[in-house]
Amino acid sequence: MNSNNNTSCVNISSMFPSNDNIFSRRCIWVNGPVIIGAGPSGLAVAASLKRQEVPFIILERANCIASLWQNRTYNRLKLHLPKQFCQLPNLPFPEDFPKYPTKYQFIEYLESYATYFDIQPKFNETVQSAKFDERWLVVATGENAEKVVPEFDGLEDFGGDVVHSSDYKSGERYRGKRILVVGCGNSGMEVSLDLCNHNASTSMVVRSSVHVLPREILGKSTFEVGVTMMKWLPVWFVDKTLLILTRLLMGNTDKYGLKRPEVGPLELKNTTGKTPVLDIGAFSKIKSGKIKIVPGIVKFGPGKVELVDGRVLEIDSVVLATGYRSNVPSWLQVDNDLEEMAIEKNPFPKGWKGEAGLYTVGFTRRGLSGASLDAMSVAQDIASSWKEETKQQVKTVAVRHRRCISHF
Ligand SMILES: Cc1cc2nc3c(=O)[nH]c(=O)nc-3n(C[C@H](O)[C@H](O)[C@H](O)COP(=O)(O)OP(=O)(O)OC[C@H]3O[C@@H](n4cnc5c(N)ncnc54)[C@H](O)[C@@H]3O)c2cc1C
Ligand SMILES: NC(=O)C1=CN([C@@H]2O[C@H](COP(=O)(O)OP(=O)(O)OC[C@H]3O[C@@H](n4cnc5c(N)ncnc54)[C@H](OP(=O)(O)O)[C@@H]3O)[C@@H](O)[C@H]2O)C=CC1
Ligand SMILES: O=C(O)C(=O)Cc1c[nH]c2ccccc12
Repeated sequence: MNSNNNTSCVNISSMFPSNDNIFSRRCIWVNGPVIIGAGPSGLAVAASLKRQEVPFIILERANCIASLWQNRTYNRLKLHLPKQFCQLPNLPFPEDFPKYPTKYQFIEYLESYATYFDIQPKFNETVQSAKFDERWLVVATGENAEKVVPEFDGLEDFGGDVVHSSDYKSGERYRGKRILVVGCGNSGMEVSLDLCNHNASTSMVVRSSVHVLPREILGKSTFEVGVTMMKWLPVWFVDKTLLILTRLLMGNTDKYGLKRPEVGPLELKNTTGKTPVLDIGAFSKIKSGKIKIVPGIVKFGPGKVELVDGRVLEIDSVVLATGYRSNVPSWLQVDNDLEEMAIEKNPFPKGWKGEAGLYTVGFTRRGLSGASLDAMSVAQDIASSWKEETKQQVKTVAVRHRRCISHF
């Protein structure tokens, strides 16, 4: 970014379908902060800025808000955490929504959020590079901006269908087929469950370890139990308690090939960002053998996969539930020392503020509730410096005006 009083400049590429060359680069001047990304994080910070009467612009690469939720999730997806932990600032979910809203209800909520706060992002604008100085750049492009697609030996000879979980919609087209799901995070577990419900023969790769917890403990969400305990107790103690309760409810999950990490579930989430699996039914399918757990992959061959235990499985299709990554390093031009700052490195709760007007929302590994907290802090911080600058400018104009008058 470049600057001039309260304006900022970003280089963006836009899609103009009528142009010969559909991609064009241009520099736009913006009055006030630039927000990049119109997912929940971008919308939350925009709404909070609106309430403080700070003008802004949102640039979004897709043609709609919340594109992760609208375009890159499977049909059966529901929020994992109760709705009060997933709402954005200043507009609660409708009362008649269930405790765990469906993705369609979540999208409906986000659409009404944007309408209510009159947020109008500029769509089809992909930020390709951004430099910044003393102005405000709010990075809200998400921890899940790009799919992670690992390289596997022989995959080019496999011959069957290979999709990432972000392109998986439903198990309907896999009925009666043999599917390998690679990865056992929340996506791998839920895709496996969905495949199983569509009578596909499903094997799921667990190459290392995973924490599987019940979604609820005695009618209370496990997440809520965890965060409530964390207010008073150290994380190791909370983790121990959750694991004891999990053991009582689920038994020994190791027995079924789901080895637990050494570090407890919340500590692991805090330190590495790895989210524990909140089970919504996959575990009982694993217990009954309907979802088969298999170890890491050595290589693929035509219609088959070889595993590290020497087994070879014949399979028709592969779903890569291998996770996501941020795309910030590819477009944000920062000096080396700035790289050490906000983005993904600063610990909670300070992670949202960098140097020189750079802010991040939704990178503190705390899901939607963390993004909402970031958004409120960022908007507050920007609003106070915006008001300060606006006051300065009014003063400057007044002084110039007086000089003019004294000239006569
Ligand atoms: C399947 C799935 C389910 C989840 N469920 C939950 C849940 O139940 N509860 C919870 O708390 N969290 C959940 N999460 C975590 C998730 O990260 C948040 O729900 C939420 O979507 C994060 O919002 P965000 O705005 O930070 O990122 P995103 O929703 O990813 O939005 C970022 C936006 O930025 C845009 N963008 C990216 N790069 C650029 C660029 N260079 N230029 C312009 N625009 C760009 C993207 O198109 C996107 O619209 C889930 C994640 C996944 C993948
Ligand atoms: N209903 C909900 O709310 C849902 C929420 N989510 C959220 O979305 C985010 C992303 O989840 P998800 O998509 O599951 O991604 P994750 O990053 O959580 O999981 C990726 C999985 O892929 C495995 N993996 C990666 N590379 C390989 C490889 N080469 N060979 C074998 N396995 C591999 C990982 O194993 P390893 O651990 O060994 O690296 C891990 O099990 C999370 O925050 C999750 O909670 C997702 C789905 C549903
Ligand atoms: O589902 C997700 O991706 C989330 O990030 C939600 C979430 C944030 N912190 C957690 C701790 C335990 C389980 C889920 C989450």
